[in-house]
Amino acid sequence: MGKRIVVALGGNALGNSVSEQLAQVSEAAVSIANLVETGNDLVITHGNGPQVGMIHKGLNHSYSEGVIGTEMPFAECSALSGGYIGYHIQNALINEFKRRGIEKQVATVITQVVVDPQDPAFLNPSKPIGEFVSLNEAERISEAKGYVFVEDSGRGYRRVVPSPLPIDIVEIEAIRKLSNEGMVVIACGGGGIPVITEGSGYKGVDAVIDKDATSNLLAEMLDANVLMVLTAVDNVAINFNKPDMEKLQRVSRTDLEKYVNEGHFAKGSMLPKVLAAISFVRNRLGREAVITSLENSAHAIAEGNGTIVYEAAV
Ligand SMILES: Nc1ncnc2c1ncn2[C@@H]1O[C@H](COP(=O)(O)OP(=O)(O)O)[C@@H](O)[C@H]1O
Ligand SMILES: NC(=O)OP(=O)(O)O
Repeated sequence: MGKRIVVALGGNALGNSVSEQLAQVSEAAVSIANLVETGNDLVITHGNGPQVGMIHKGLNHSYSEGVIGTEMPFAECSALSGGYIGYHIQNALINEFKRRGIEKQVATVITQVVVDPQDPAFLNPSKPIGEFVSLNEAERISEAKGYVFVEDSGRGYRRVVPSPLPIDIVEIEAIRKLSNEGMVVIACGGGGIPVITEGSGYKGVDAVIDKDATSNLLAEMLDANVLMVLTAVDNVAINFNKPDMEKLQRVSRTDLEKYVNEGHFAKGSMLPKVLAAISFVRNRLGREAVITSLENSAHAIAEGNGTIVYEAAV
């Protein structure tokens, strides 16, 4: 029987330019179509780290050059990235479905996600966005603009911005209805547009939500069977990038928690995925969280390859 699967596509795994992203999403479309063809209901989320950084940098360059009259806040940049990436995924999926004769509709829901204005994350930027730069370049930009940079998993330095926890998904009923109608839904792009409650409504705030945390919330609110986090690696590893590195296959939630406490997962990259997986399966026998690459996604469901996190019976 088919499962409801929330699939989270990594922003870094989508590449750094329009052409790279088009190539990556058409590859993603093949993997996603395989999952749809075997009878699963899919709700797709995606990251926007590289893209939201690119949009923010480009628009604020235009602002500083006097081309546009207003500085572009991160909420608006997140909304733009959700439309840009949603369009590419939607286009690639519809093309792949047509090629295979699959009669499925695809819809992107631009999604607002509620955060707490008192979240300590607003005072402690931690979410890497944009391009990777050298230490010299990071120091130069930091001095000129006051941005904060951190080293990101051995790949270079990246700007970090506040990343509050997602609390609620404003458009959850729209997402649920479209999915229940049999559509493939793309939602909560870039972790969703961060909003805070104001009176009886919502207002955008300057932050970028972690899409792994929002994907967990979405999977929880939809009562999905599987949370599948797709990134650039086939497996989560312990002793990552060290001579004694070991790739994790099927791993219990409690063992994974032990590895978290031992510090095996990098903050801002693998740690949020692992924490999302742990939270999704905790105390829920039968649920699974999968962390693997795009290319391996269909094998993960069919043959159990990749890192699969489960709750062990006591
Ligand atoms: N323990 C680990 N096991 C596997 N990958 C890790 C680990 N720690 C850090 N990483 C790095 O994290 C990356 C995934 O995080 P990131 O690129 O931020 O994700 P996303 O695909 O969501 O943009 C991997 O490609 C790898 O380089
Ligand atoms: N918003 C977000 O988490 O993006 P990445 O997956 O690209 O880091």
